[in-house]
Amino acid sequence: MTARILDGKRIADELLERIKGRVSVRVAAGKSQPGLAVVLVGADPASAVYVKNKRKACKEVAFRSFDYDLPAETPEADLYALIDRLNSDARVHGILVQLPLPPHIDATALINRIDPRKDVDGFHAANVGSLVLRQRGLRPCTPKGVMTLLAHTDRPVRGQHAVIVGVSNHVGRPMALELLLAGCTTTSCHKFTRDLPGFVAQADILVVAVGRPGLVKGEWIKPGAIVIDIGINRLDDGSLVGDVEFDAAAARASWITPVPGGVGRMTVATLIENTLEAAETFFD
Ligand SMILES: Nc1nc(=O)c2c([nH]1)NC[C@@H]1CN(c3ccc(C(=O)N[C@@H](CCC(=O)O)C(=O)O)cc3)C=[N+]21
Repeated sequence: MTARILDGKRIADELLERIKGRVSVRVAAGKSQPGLAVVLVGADPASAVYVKNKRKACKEVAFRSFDYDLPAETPEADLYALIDRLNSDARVHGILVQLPLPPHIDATALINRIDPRKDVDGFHAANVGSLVLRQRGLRPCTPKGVMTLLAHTDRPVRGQHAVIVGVSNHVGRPMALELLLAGCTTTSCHKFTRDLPGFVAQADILVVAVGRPGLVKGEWIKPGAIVIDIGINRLDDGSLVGDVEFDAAAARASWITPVPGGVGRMTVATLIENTLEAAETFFD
C-alpha cells in the first residue's frame, strides 16, 4: 500500500475560503467584523513564524487583527492589563497569547485571565473542562484541526483504535479526548510507556505529537493505518520534519499528513474558525 496524502494545506485553504464567505455575509447583514488579537512576547524565531502565519490568515478572511509585539522583559502586570483591556474591547472576539512565554511570566495564570468566550486557543481551564464534559466551549485548535482532517479521509473514526503518542496539555491530552468523544478506543503513550512499537502497531489511527524526529519507525505502522504527524522539527540543514519516518510510514499507511503542509496549516485555519465561532456564539 502507498498512502494518500492528507493535504492540510488544501483542506485549510478550503476552510479559510468558507470562513471568508461567512464573514462577508455577516458583515453585509450589519454584524461585526470578527477581530483576533495576537500577543507575542519576546523574539522566539519559531513563534515569529507561527504568529506571522496567523496574522496572514486573518487578512485572508477579512478579519480585523490586533497585533501586539512586546519585548521579552514586559512586566507580568502589563500583560494582565493588556488582557483585561482586550477582554472588554467589543471589537475583539478572540485573544491568542503565543506560547512559550518568557520564564518570568506565569503562563497558566495569564491564559486563565482571558475571558473564556474569547479564548480561541481553547486553553482556559473552563474550556478544557467544557471539552471533557462535552459542554459548549472553544476547543483546542490542533486537536480540533486533526478531527477536521480525519473527516476528509474515506474512513470512519468511530470504533477505531486510536493511539496517541504524547500527552501535552495543549495537543496530546486534548487529542486523546477528541478521539474518545468521537467514538474511538484510545490509548495514550508517553515517556513511561513500555513497548511503544507494540502500541503503535495496534493503531488504526496514529497521532504523534512529541517533537522528536524519527521517533516512530515506518515498520511499526499497521498496514492501512491513518498517520497524523503533529511534530515539527527543524533539522540542522534547515529542513522541517515530523516525528514519523515519512517515507517508510507512507509505504504502509492508507493516509498520512506531510510536514510541513499538514497539521500546522490546519491549526492556523482552526484558530480562525474558532474566532468566527466565538463571535457568532457569544457576541452576536
Ligand atoms: N497560544 C498558542 N497557540 C498555538 O496554537 C500555538 C502556540 N501558542 N505556540 C506554538 C504552537 C505551534 N503552532 C503552529 C502554528 C502554525 C504552524 C504552521 O503554520 N506550520 C506550517 C509551516 C511551518 C514553518 O514553516 O515553520 C506547516 O506545518 O506547514 C505550525 C505550528 C501553534 N502553536
